[in-house]
Parts: sequence; structure tokens; C-alpha cells
Amino acid sequence: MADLMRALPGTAPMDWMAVSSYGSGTKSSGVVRILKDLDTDISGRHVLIVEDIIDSGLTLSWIKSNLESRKPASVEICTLLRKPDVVKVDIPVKYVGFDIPNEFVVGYGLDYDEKYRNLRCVGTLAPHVYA
Ligand SMILES: O=P(O)(O)OC[C@H]1O[C@H](OP(=O)(O)OP(=O)(O)O)[C@H](O)[C@@H]1O
Ligand SMILES: Nc1nc2[nH]cnc2c(=O)[nH]1
Repeated sequence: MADLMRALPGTAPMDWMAVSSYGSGTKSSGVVRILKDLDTDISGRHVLIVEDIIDSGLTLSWIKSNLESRKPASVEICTLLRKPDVVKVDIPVKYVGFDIPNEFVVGYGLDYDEKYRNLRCVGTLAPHVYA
């Protein structure tokens, strides 16, 4: 997020939502839980959702509908990483950093069971780590 903000030409107010559907696994549970909601009223505002990764698209599809129910002026999506499965759900993503293969990745903020977020790169884990 800090890297994105440094790359923007102007300033934009930011707010955070924390949601989880993966928990401590590498497969989506299919249930999205809000761990922390926005503090800002977004009605009438132009909203850019910033995601780290879109995999099945389930999380974003849920977040987008949830935010749209709050009557913003517009909702667009930006993601650092996008996996191929997301084509199965119809989510228009305005800004994509990298399209990546269908593998579970960690690093640069992405975790496996709350580990590896601190890696400066994005990479895959050796299979024995999941076992
Ligand atoms: O497109 P999807 O298949 O829904 O996956 C994408 C979501 O998965 C990750 O969150 P995650 O649920 O892993 O958060 P957590 O690690 O805190 O459980 C990531 O931050 C996205 O929000
Ligand atoms: N850490 C991590 N979380 C995810 N959530 C959905 N896909 C992924 C992934 O590849 N890595």
C-alpha cells in the first residue's frame, strides 16, 4: 500500500477493511468474514478497492457487492497479482500489476498461516511446507 501511495501523483484518503476467507489454509473456505470494517462513509464517493491478490475472485466479488450496497459514486478495482481462475467470475479489474500462474504465493504482505508476509519478494513454497 505504501508503495502504491508513493506512485500516485496526488493524495487520496485511505481506509482499510480486513476480510478473510483462507484462514490458515491454501484454499478459500468460500465464506468471507469481515474482521474489520471501513471507518469511512463511502456514499457518493469514488472508491478504488486495492487488493494484494485475486485468486478465485470470491473475496473481491463479495467485497464489491458489499461496498456497492453503501451507494458509492463508483467502485473500481486494483490488484497487485491476478491468477487465471478469476476469469470464471465476471469481475472487471481496472488495474493489474502482474498476471501469475495458478500457484499459492507468499511474500510482500501475503501469508501462509500468518508466516512469510515479511519477504521482500513474492514466491512459491516448497510442497513439504504445506504437509
Ligand atoms: O480471490 P480469492 O480466492 O477470494 O482470494 C483472494 C483473497 O485471499 C487473500 O486473503 P485471505 O482470505 O487469504 O486472508 P487471510 O490470509 O487473512 O485469511 C487475499 O488478500 C485476497 O483478499
Ligand atoms: N498468501 C496467499 N493468499 C492467497 N489468497 C488467495 N490466493 C492466495 C495466494 O496465492 N497466496
